[in-house]
Amino acid sequence: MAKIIDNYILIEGIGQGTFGEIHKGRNLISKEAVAVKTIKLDRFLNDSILKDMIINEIQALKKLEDQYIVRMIKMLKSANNIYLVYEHLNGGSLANYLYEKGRLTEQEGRQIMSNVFKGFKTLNHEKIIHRNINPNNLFFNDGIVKIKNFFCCKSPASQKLFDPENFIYSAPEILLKTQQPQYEDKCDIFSLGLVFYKMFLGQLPFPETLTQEQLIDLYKNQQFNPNVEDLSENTAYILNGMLQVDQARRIEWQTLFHEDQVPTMSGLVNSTNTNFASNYQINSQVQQFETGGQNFYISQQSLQNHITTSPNELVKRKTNVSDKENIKINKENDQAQIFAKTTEKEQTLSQQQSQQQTLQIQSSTINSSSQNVVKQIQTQLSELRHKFNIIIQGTCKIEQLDNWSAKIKTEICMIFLLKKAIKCINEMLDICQNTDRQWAISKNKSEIIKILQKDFDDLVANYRQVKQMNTCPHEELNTHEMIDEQYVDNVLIMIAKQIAMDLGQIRSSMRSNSQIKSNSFNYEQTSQRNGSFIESKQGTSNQYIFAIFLIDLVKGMNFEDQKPYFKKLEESKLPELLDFKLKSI
Ligand SMILES: Nc1ncnc2c1ncn2[C@@H]1O[C@H](COP(=O)(O)OP(=O)(O)OP(=O)(O)O)[C@@H](O)[C@H]1O
Repeated sequence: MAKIIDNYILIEGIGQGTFGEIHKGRNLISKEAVAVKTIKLDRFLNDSILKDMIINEIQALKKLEDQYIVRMIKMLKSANNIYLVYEHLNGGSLANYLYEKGRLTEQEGRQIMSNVFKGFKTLNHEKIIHRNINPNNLFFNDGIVKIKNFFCCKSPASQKLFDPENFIYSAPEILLKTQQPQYEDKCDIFSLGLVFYKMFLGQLPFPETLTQEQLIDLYKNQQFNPNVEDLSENTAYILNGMLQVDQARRIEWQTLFHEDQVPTMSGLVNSTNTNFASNYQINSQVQQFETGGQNFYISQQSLQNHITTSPNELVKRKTNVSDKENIKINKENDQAQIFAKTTEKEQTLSQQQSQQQTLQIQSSTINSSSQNVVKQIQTQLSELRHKFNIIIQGTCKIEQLDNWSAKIKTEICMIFLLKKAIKCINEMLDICQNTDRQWAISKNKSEIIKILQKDFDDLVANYRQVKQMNTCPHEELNTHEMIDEQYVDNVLIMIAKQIAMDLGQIRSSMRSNSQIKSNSFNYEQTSQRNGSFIESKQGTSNQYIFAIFLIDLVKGMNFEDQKPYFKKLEESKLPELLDFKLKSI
């Protein structure tokens, strides 16, 4: 006969957990399907670790109301048992799914990955560290993946540490007991990295039969070097970042929460999400066009000789680009190179290329063949594309500024960055659409124009969307067309200064100097109406990074090794770097 506890009827046994049996059940009133874990009361009362773990899970799940996390409904007690009642998850575990399917396609894997990150965003927000992530604790339910089993978690309510049930998926710092307080929430990143590695590649990066000691040796002796070559550049970058043994070098949660916007050498690569930055995937045609042929360094002089700009046919611009502006664009392009590379290895490579390229300029200027002109135009487009990607990356970074309380700053910044991005696309379209240029001989031209046109439309649509949310009524922001670029740059620099002021980095006397008044638009007053400048002193590294990013974007400063938005920099070094950047304004 089916057992009834409180409002629940236990229908059938569905599993055996470490602490007790699990039954599928139903709420007799609401008919909701539930999973009920039964634990012997004796055991609960006499096993203090078990008791702590159960309390741990109850406390955590009370805080974690999220569609991507299993819901605990109730804890009940009878004369002999404790019953933990959860929502019933109907799709089985990821472990079972991987067992049945083996390796997943990258597309399906990325869907699961971004789903899991959404759940971890809530965990992160509540400062809860799971500490026991493995494929058995990720469960499907109605097409989404939920995180379950919080018995071993660490939360502000409980600092006790429990050994995870499956050491194979434990982060090195848990096994080696070298957890550093500032990085402790990163252990889940490593475990998830292993889960996703198995999902994408069909097996773990080491034999699952390793003993705990062997695994510790592997991590300790720095022999752990997972092979992610089979994967796309973007997925490989993420997995590699997650599987860093050194916690300081491991990818950040904030990057994972924007995993579809992670930049790579070829630009922002799309994932399964359809949000903002994913519109800017580098289409294979563009990639081909960016990398096609040898890159040539474009000197201002050679560009002046070969490239003139015509009015844009498809996109109306306020002014035609004069020769003088052309030189300015070239200068920007040169500057834009500083954003284009990500790693030291790539930097060295680029230095070597640049030396080679300088030699090549000479022959190109002498021959001045039509082929070289095409290559130069390709390079110019490629650099503009890089700059465009950097700007888009900046718009994504704004979302990471959790403590940035002055709403208007976010909005103005977003709008101005979008304006700059639109300008980049306009310049690229201008280049492609100029039939006078020998660029016209390229067979890819019309395809590239189509892609750029779509980028442009997407950008304008995004611009309009941001505008709709905008609380700043100023006229100049109402058109997606570029207002005076100098003005846009001034405002971006002023925002960087405001952030620096918020961070206590510069004295408030600068405030009056940094006001920009133009046609009655007073950013300072509007900002004060919309939020306080005083920010929390904790978690300010994103603000530092963003301010540095804005200054670099406008000033194009070339300090390859000091770009915290690409390279992890110690938090303590950020104030000094921002100070340095501010002095150069
Ligand atoms: N909420 C749920 N919905 C559906 N099935 C569940 C649910 N919870 C547990 N199960 C089933 O019971 C099995 C064992 O449960 P669970 O994963 O919680 O045990 P465990 O991994 O040993 O964890 P514990 O540390 O709690 O013992 C699962 O594999 C699954 O089949």
